[in-house]
This record gives sequence, C-alpha cells and structure tokens, in this order.
Amino acid sequence: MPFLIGIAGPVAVGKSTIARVLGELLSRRPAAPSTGSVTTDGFLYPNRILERRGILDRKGFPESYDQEAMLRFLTAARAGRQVRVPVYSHEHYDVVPGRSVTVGREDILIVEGLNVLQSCRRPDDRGPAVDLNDLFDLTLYVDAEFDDLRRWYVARLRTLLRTARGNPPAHLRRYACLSAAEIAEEATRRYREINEVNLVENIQPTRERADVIVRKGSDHAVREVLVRGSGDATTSAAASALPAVVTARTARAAAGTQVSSCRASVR
Ligand SMILES: Nc1ncnc2c1ncn2[C@@H]1O[C@H](COP(=O)(O)OP(=O)(O)OP(=O)(O)O)[C@@H](O)[C@H]1O
Ligand SMILES: CC(C)(CO)[C@@H](O)C(=O)NCCC(=O)O
Repeated sequence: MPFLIGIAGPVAVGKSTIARVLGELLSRRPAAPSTGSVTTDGFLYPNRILERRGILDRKGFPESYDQEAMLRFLTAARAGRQVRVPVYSHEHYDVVPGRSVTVGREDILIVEGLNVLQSCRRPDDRGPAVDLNDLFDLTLYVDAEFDDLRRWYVARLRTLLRTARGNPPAHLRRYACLSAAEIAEEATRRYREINEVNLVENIQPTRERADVIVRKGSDHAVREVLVRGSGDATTSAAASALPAVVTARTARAAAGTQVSSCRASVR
C-alpha cells in the first residue's frame, strides 16, 4: 500500500511544483521508492457541466468537484489498487476528454489540490462527510501572502499566453488583445473575485489540519516550516532538519530560486 502524501494550499502557491520536486527527491532516497503525483484538479467537473449548473465561475469551490469520484479514487489508492485519474489542463482551462493517468501502485503517492484537507460527501450522501485529511499518511499546507499569490497567478497566466504563441484557447482569447498592464489588472481582479474568495472560505480554514505548514516568501523560497507535534524530541529534531532539506533542495531543483534562511518550529 502506498504512503499517501497530501499537499493543500491556495491556487498558484506552487503545490504541483512542490509535489514534483518532492516526488523526485524521495525517489532518490537509498531505497529508491517509486513515487507518483496527481492533482485533484482532474476531479473538477468539465466546463460544460459547470456551465450547465451555472457555476463556471465557482471552479475550485467544493461544489465544482466530483467529490464521490475523488473519494473513490483516494480510497482505492490508499488500498494500493490501481486507479485512473482524469487529467485537467490549465492551458485548456478544462478537463481533457479521454485523458487519464494511472496511479496507485507506487510506494509513495503525492496528491495535491486545493481540497485535500477538506471534507468530502459520501456517495449518495450516505453517512457523514469524510475528512480527506484522515486518508493521508502525511499532509502539507503550502502558504504564502495574498499579494504574492496574485503575482504568481498573473505570471502563470503570462506563461500560458506565451506558450499559446498567438493562438490561445477560447478562455484565454479575452486576454489576447490586451496590453501587459491590462492582462495583469484583469487577472488580478479574477484572482481576487474567485480564487481569493475560495481561499478565505474553503481553503485557508483547513490549514491547521495539516501535519506540516510550509510558508513561502515572495521569491518562492521556503521561509518557515511549522510541524504539528506533541513537542517531543523526535518531532523537534525532524522540524529542525526539515528547512535545510526543503529550502536547499527545492531551490536547487526549481531553477532560479534563491536559497535563503528558513525557520522551523513545532506547533
Ligand atoms: N519554487 C519555485 N520557483 C519559481 N517559480 C515557482 C516555484 N514554485 C512555483 N512556481 C511558479 O508559480 C506558479 C504556480 O505554481 P504551480 O502551478 O506549481 O501552483 P499550484 O499551487 O499547483 O497551482 P494550481 O492550484 O492552480 O494548480 C507557476 O507559474 C510556477 O512556475
Ligand atoms: C483549476 C483551479 C481551480 C486550481 O488549480 C484554478 O487554477 C482555477 O482555474 N480557478 C478558477 C478561477 C480562475 O480562472 O482562476
């Protein structure tokens, strides 16, 4: 059965980047465990369903996910069963029809998404909601300042537009004839009106459930690592070892990131 790691946090905080780097680092451990990572974005309903339900502008909110499918996936993965996960594309702003990734047989499986610490409806609402947190062996919450989050969101949008090379998919067309300043203004407004509302209402309230809170600075470097623990010597030692590992290695693995000092404590 895989060791399941959950990574939660706001939109554009760097969850998938951390999942990728962490997976790579863990697979280089002496025992060479096999690792995989997957995002809960794949369980978003396709745009056509969100549109039909009038919730396209609620993408990322709890009701925009197929929670039953997500719960089935996590339960199967936890039991070590192979399972197919649909794929979401930021480029196309939609779930990709017919595409999936198969996971569940790895030694370590990392699942990242806005909602991995939230609770999830059971099929047909039978029984109380499940705290997804309970399905993971270790959970992280990646945190950052709102100003930085907006900036990283805008930067990612710019990258998407650049990658589209003058032929953007439908949802990016509205940005195509805007100046750089207008793109930043429009994307910042979008972040504030949708993602920040979701952050305050649904994502940030789950932060304290995480085993580890990782705080990033405006240069993406890890500034602080807060480990939830009983205050015993082992937890304290693990907490003090973490920042050096996370900061230095994440920085090396993510090109252009500065290595900087980082505090660690047990909370
Ligand atoms: N360590 C890093 N150094 C430099 N840039 C980074 C780093 N981590 C993330 N980024 C950049 O920040 C942006 C958001 O990162 P990423 O896509 O990993 O976030 P996310 O939390 O997975 O987003 P979402 O919730 O929307 O899927 C991307 O443009 C990415 O390149
Ligand atoms: C796909 C999510 C929900 C999370 O990755 C996010 O990137 C997103 O698209 N949010 C919806 C609002 C927006 O367009 O940014």
